[in-house]
Amino acid sequence: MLVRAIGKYKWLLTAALVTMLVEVGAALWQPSFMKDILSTMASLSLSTSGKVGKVSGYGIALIAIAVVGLIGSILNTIAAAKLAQAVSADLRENTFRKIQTFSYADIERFKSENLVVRMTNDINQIQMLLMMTFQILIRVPLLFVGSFVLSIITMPQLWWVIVVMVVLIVIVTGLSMRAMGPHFGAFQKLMDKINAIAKDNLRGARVVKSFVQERNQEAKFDKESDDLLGHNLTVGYIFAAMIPAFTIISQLAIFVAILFISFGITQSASFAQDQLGGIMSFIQYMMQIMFAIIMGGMMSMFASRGFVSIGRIRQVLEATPSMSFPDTPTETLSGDVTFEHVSFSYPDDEKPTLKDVSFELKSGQQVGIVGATGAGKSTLAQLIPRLFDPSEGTVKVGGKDLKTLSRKTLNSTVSIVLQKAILFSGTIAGNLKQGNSAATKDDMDRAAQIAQAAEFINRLPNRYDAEVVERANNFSGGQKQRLSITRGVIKQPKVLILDDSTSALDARSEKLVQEAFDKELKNTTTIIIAQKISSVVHADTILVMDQGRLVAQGTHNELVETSDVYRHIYDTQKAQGDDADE
Ligand SMILES: Nc1ncnc2c1ncn2[C@@H]1O[C@H](COP(=O)(O)OP(=O)(O)OP(=O)(O)O)[C@@H](O)[C@H]1O
Repeated sequence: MLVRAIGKYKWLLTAALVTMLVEVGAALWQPSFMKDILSTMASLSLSTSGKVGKVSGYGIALIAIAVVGLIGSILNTIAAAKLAQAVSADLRENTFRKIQTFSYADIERFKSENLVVRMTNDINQIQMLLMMTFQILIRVPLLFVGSFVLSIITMPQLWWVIVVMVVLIVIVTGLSMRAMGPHFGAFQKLMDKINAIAKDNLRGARVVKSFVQERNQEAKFDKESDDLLGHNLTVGYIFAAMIPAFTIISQLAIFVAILFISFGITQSASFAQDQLGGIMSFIQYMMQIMFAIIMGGMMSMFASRGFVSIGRIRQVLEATPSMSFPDTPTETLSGDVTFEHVSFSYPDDEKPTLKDVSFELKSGQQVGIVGATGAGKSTLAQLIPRLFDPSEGTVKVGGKDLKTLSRKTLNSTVSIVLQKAILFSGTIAGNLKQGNSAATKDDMDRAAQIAQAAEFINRLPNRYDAEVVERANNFSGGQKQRLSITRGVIKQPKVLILDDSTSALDARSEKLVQEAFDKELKNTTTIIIAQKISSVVHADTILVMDQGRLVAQGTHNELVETSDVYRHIYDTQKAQGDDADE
């Protein structure tokens, strides 16, 4: 996945690698000039003016290499950042495009919040990993091997000092990483929790304020925040011990090297001239080796989080959508709806939510669905626009199995207005056009009239161009419901499902909506899921659901006579003073 994504940006990749080589080359070359400078200074055969000339030459070369290294480093940072941003933008778009192919069931399986985290946080982690890879991770082994080889070439007799230092640094780095590892893992989890609390608290601000929950929310937040602080402090303590440990190891290595060379110097003057410069570059190489090991250890720790994110994005990109629509020509269907022995279980739910449900609805009928909370009414309704496929049995619209219909045919035939009115930020017109992209002003007027939304839309200064803010917070619950009913009827579907979507409307508006349906949607099969019997009392037929089963079907009068479940609901609502008979 990543290799293919990076391969698309060959030029940036080449630029990042070449600039990194320049940077590493400069870092490895610099110490040898230091050696030449010091050797020249210690030279017994050169005059003072000769020494000054030579040392200046080496000095200029040293600065030139440092500048080349610096330019390499700047260009490498730019190339690595551009490459990481371009690749992560592609991944984000591909993930989003893939999610668009998911069925509602697939989104339920992944959980929508989880998909949002994958598209934001995980893609950011991958972007950071790519940055680190092209800036540091590839550089580390090159720098390590280069410095190791050059240090041994510079001072072959001190090879063992390097080996002992490497072993000690690897041990200290390994132990520190082991101690820090679980804390890094805990960081991520706590950050997720803190984000969730902050999000819940802000999203549910009205609940928090009205139930005076600020103290509880603060206590929850403080607890997680204190835990995070604890982990932060522990990592800080480990760092605090690690840095002096590295300093001690490096100082010891330098001390041993200098001690060894000092013995040589006392024995011969020519040895001193040879080795004085060497010891300087040797020490520089040692420092680079130490830097490479520490960076390698630290980066691999951060990189592990990036690898987890790659796995999570791959899961999405490689998921096979559980539902596909055949590419059949668009058909015009009637509004007949048939369920044949339909059973349905939600993913990960062992118990079926719908059990062997069969019924037949004729085009143009007004249908009510009633039943206790959790009886399976919404689930049944969601099978008609194929938000889910049944586990067993067949659902038909216009006499055709839904699985044989193209997405376009199904979309133009069936429309569902969900229990929760969900509107998107933008304008009213933008939201209505989701129901029918070709809708004209007249279509909007007609639909708004049916849904009893015209009255408040006409009062808005910009009418259909009025702004809808995030989560449509600038509209009341009833207005949101009317707008989503408008969106549902605008395409004049053959089957219209209203899932408890008039619950926030006052009794008069609800009645007006129903009268408009009777008049304007004569050929549309209207399926109304209702908590109140009064909402469906005039329906041509009413389906009574109980614990996932269809236990009765008939008109209100028939059901009052024949169905215990229906009569029970009716009597309860009558006792509560509901106007079911009106
Ligand atoms: N997305 C889901 N994942 C898992 N289980 C679900 C899901 N949606 C609903 N259920 C379960 O299926 C059962 C039926 O729910 P459904 O929403 O269809 O009932 P309902 O009759 O419409 O209830 P209500 O009148 O309260 O809206 C419930 O037990 C519910 O917990």
